[in-house]
Amino acid sequence: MKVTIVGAGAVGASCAEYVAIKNFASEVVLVDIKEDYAEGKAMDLMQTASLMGFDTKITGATNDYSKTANSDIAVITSGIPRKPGMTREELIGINADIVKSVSSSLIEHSPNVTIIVVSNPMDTMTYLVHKTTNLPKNKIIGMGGALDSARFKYRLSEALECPASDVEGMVIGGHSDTGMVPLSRLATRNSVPVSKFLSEDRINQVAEDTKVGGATLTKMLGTSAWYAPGAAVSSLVQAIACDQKKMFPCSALLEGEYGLNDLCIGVPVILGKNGIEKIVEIDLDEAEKAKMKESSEGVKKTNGLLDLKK
Ligand SMILES: NC(=O)C1=CN([C@@H]2O[C@H](COP(=O)(O)OP(=O)(O)OC[C@H]3O[C@@H](n4cnc5c(N)ncnc54)[C@H](O)[C@@H]3O)[C@@H](O)[C@H]2O)C=CC1
Ligand SMILES: O=C([O-])CC(=O)C(=O)O
Repeated sequence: MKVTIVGAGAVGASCAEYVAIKNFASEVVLVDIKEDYAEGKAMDLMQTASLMGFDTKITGATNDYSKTANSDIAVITSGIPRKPGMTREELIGINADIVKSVSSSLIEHSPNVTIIVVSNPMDTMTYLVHKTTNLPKNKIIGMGGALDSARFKYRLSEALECPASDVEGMVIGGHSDTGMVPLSRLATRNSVPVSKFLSEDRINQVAEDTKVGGATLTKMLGTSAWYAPGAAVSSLVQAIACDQKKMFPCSALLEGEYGLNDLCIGVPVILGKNGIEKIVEIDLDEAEKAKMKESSEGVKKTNGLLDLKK
């Protein structure tokens, strides 16, 4: 199993580290545009192999896609992150050109690759890859909801004063400060609805903290987060590489599901060796449907800024 990660910055390197530590891939190739940067990150990570006990071979390449040939899975993290006070949408001008050229180079050398898009604004970047490549729709996946759901579970565990492993919950919708739809109604502690333990106000506070999870960390760190993003991507890579058939909220191209069309937005999907093997349609209540509709309008507005010539 060969995994390429484009962008050896904070998220790309964190993802490479978690993929290696989980020890399911034979090979990880890191690619960056900065001379020797990916090679350096790869060497540093390889020097942890005997300490962490993994056998994955990690190599680096400076913009040389021949080294990525025949990758099974490729992760795109190349591009700029936001600074405090910015929205993810403001990154579109620079990141769209990068994502377009990177996806085309990847496919040139790995025509059967499955691509996971991370660069922001992620739903729009995922849509861009659908519109500008000929990959089948199941092989283009946007990562946002897996991270947002992990943050939701963290916030719920704080409120419930319990370990995050006791909590189940999911965030769908756009991966943006206003577009996320945390499904509080369906969140549980060991199958018991969280409303049994928390007031409506506290649950709403958890949802609001979740939505601005990325912005909160960007303010604290001066750039956006990388540990949880890297871990979230590694879980998607593992689900595909190991054909796990696990369910994650991912940004998927919708063609009528959830009453939405012609956009990529976070919905529950089953991930296995074929990438997105199924989009799962859950019954939303009227308030959730309205939030999903509003979120889709925000994503479509950002998509409208793209130049979609192939
Ligand atoms: N979807 C999500 O949930 C998340 C998305 N992100 C996004 O991921 C992206 C990366 O974030 P970080 O790793 O923190 O940024 P970073 O600045 O640490 O790393 C980005 C890397 O991309 C490289 N790069 C730029 N253009 C390139 C090209 N044409 N080819 C190859 N490499 C290129 C840069 O040299 C840099 O090393 C940002 O757009 C950020 O907003 C970050 C966290 C979560
Ligand atoms: O907040 C950002 O810009 C990066 C990101 O998408 C996240 O951490 O959720």
